[in-house]
Amino acid sequence: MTDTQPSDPRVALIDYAESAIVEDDALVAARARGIELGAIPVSPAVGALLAVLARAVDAHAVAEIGTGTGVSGLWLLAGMATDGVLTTIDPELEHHQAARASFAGADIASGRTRLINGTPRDVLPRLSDSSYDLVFIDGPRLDMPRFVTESVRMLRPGGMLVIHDATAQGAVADPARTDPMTAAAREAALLVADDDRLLPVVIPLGPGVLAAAKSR
Ligand SMILES: C[S@@+](CC[C@H](N)C(=O)[O-])C[C@H]1O[C@@H](n2cnc3c(N)ncnc32)[C@H](O)[C@@H]1O
Repeated sequence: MTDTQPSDPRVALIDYAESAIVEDDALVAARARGIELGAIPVSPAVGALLAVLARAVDAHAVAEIGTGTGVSGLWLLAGMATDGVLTTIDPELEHHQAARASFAGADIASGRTRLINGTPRDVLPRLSDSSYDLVFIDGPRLDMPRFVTESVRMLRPGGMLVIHDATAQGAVADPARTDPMTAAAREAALLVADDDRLLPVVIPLGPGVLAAAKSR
């Protein structure tokens, strides 16, 4: 018996996936703003995944629920077409002010971001059907099922749905967990699973990401 136990290879792999991503100064500053304001940003590896998925669908129009201080937004913009526009919704004015500073810090042209201050309940129904290449959900977990329904409506054929913390940090897999947050995540996952237009996968980065491609 040695003093140190061999580390779990899965944990080592996730640590590697996170440490392999180096964020630039603009992202480091945006992340610090998020931590200060309690709008916890996506992890670096989840951010990189967002950029990859945005690039994969050649995203020109992306909608985001839960701007925070702009960390996920910066990653999405990095993968989008250079003339692409990020529409991002958050009810907290202070978060939007911080996100504006984050986008300016990365020299993002002002025309590439549309920050909508409001609740998704009010805002989402006003966003057009089939007009977004990617929709990213990172708002309150209890509203996730409604966000999923609206997001699928907004996605163009071939578009990509991405849900952050879709598994309530894995709690959905535990039948003993019946708290409202887990129940909402489970309901959202079922909506995705039952929709024949969606091809989903759960990716174990950060707290868990669900990505689903909409059929063409
Ligand atoms: C986890 S943070 C988002 C972090 C951000 N995606 C990032 O990576 O920088 C969640 C955000 O959801 C926002 N929020 C709270 N209630 C909301 C609602 N009803 N609809 C949309 N966003 C909401 C919070 O103000 C907060 O900025």
